[in-house]
Amino acid sequence: MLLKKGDIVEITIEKIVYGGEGLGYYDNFALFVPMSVPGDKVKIEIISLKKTYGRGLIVEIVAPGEERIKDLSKKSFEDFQGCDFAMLNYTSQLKYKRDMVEDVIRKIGKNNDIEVPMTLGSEDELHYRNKIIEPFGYKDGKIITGFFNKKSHDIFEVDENMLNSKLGNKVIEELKVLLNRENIKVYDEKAHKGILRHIMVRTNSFNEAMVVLIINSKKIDNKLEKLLLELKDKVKEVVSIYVSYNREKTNVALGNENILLWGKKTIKETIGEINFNISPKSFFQINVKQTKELYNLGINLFDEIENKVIVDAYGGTGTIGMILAKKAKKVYSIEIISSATKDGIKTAKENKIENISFVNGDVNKELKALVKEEQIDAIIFDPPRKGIDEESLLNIAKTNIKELVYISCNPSTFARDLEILEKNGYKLKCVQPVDMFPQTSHIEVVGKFERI
Ligand SMILES: C[S@@+](CC[C@H](N)C(=O)[O-])C[C@H]1O[C@@H](n2cnc3c(N)ncnc32)[C@H](O)[C@@H]1O
Repeated sequence: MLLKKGDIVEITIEKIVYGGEGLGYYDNFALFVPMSVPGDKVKIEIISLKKTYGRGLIVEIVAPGEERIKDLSKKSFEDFQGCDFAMLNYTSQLKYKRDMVEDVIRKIGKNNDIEVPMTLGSEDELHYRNKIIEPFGYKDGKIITGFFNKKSHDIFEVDENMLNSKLGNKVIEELKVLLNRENIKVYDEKAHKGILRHIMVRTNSFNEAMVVLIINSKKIDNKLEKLLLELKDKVKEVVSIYVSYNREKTNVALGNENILLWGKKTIKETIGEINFNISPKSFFQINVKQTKELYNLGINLFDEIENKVIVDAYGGTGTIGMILAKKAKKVYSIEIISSATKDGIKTAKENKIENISFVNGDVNKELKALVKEEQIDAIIFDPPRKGIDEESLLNIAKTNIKELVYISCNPSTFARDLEILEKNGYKLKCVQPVDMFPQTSHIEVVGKFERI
């Protein structure tokens, strides 16, 4: 058997592997197939080949696996609007997410005993995103926004994005009408010319929207500014309008300079009776209803909170820290992005929370200093995808801190850090996968470590 790129072969999918792709074999040769589910009999087109495995895209579903959703007309990543788990029914999404967490805990974390319970499902399976960033492009001469097509890097548009909040979708629709009317030029990556780069919309539970137009310029001209102001008259829910200047050759969407053109500087969100301020650059969890569940889970893992001094490491706008501060003796929230720290300080003041201190800086440096200076009882970590620096973990291991709660959006770095902690005096006591991102293969996991 010698497969070539472009060949079409029929295989049966055996399982879903970490990362969310299906795996099947053709003459004992492993083939990974995005958007496939176990039991699927599919015809696939080979798109890449390595020595020991290849990858193929579905061209025909010959017979669907039991866990596939009913609509068989959808086959590709693009058909599913870039949602790489949307071909699975929701119960099965939760099951495979649990299995993936267990897999990395065993293989990377080298922990064979901890029981991994079923993933905690999200109340909203669709339209849960409160933040949207979409690139601009052209289709048939018309300005569109959407996603990058996996194969061509062209942008494709969807009618109603299934993950975005309904208000977010509405704002983008209206904005496109205005931009097309004025015929504003879309940014061309290759030539580094044109104006419109990305649109970002943040929405909240009060049905308000913050609009951030990201442009390839150092200045906004009158025509574009007037157009953005017209948007707020068209969509009454818009309460804040920013322009973000990004002249860099980069795929980071937001620029460094974010200028408020109209309305409120921040939009608010309420969690645990605390009103949080969110500005364009601040990290804020995107599925708010499920965030409340996630935070409750994490916070309830502490033996007790009263009288404890707790560090909220990778604190963002201080969400977890402030909820903890309602009960704890004292909380320190460490965060690297200064606007997020500023949002946190503002929120604490407005909510009259006085027993929280914000530290703007790198966890790797600030945590080391803090544990030397203060008697810290417990830490809650919520790092970005790359996890926690090994040096930080080793520094913690030198202290007598008894409890660590670790919230992670990347189970494989969680598992890597788990091994380091377990080799250095901590034991994983429990773990819970949480679905923050239905229809995608992303998984959040919360674990509690205790010193042994
Ligand atoms: C997953 S978010 C969690 C934020 C917050 N706990 C929440 O739930 O909203 C990770 C945060 O860590 C921050 N961050 C990333 N690297 C950091 C570092 N080395 N030191 C401090 N903060 C960092 C990011 O800016 C981001 O706000």
